[in-house]
Amino acid sequence: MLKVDHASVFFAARDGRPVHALDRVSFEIPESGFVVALGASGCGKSTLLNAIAGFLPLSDGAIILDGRPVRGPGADRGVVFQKDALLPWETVIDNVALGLKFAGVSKSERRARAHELLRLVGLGEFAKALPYELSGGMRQRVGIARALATEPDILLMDEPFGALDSLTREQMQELLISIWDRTAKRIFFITHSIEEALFLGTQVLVMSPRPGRVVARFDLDFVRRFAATGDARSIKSSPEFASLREEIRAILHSAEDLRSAA
Ligand SMILES: Nc1ncnc2c1ncn2[C@@H]1O[C@H](COP(=O)(O)OP(=O)(O)OP(=O)(O)O)[C@@H](O)[C@H]1O
Repeated sequence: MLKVDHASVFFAARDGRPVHALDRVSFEIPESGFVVALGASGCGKSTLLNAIAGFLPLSDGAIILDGRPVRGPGADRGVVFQKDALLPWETVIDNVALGLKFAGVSKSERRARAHELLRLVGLGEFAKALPYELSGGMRQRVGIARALATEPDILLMDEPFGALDSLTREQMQELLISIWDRTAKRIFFITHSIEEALFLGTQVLVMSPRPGRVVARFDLDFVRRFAATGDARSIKSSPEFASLREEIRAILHSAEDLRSAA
């Protein structure tokens, strides 16, 4: 279980005034939970992810992963960013195996595990390619394989599909669901897209900015339905999906209206 308990973060802006980036955010990610944080720019999503990753400390509250407080980065959390962070001079397989090298895993085992992960993300044929030879979607798949290589308990994904065209984005969402379904990993995923949040999350946290807060949460089962049926079209065109989309859109708009009136 990952437990985020009244997490707050203040930054000092350059003019010295405090920025309240996160305000008492609480939620849990149970075994094989897929939690999506959805919200407009500046509502604290990346701050939240970076705190869970251990890249920045909380000003108040706690983050507990499987009974232990998070105090810094660790191999139990794998991170995927919007912009792939692949080493351009290393082959795809060596990029995937990078974390294993640091963990002291032998070369033959590194290669075997990286090959298996490349097959999992559908890139079995591209082990020897260099990153520049791949499309944006393929590079993100390498990033996912790399994040999975050290066998983390949880995947943290900061708008991983935000820069992709809509068709590739849908394919990546479906691939991610199949990986989630097969590996039963917990996932924390950030997005601006209401549709993406609804399709992927077992729970969606709707956030609003200044201060960054969770203003609504929804427990959903579209992702389990997709894992069972593989039929994205009937899920996304269902009246239930459409009405939740409108409900969330209204929540996000009213958060914006409140902010501009303040
Ligand atoms: N290092 C920092 N120093 C000062 N302020 C910061 C820092 N990092 C973030 N902030 C501020 O904290 C707030 C939340 O930022 P954050 O990047 O978490 O939002 P976000 O929801 O991830 O936005 P986006 O979707 O644009 O990435 C913003 O007002 C931002 O300007």
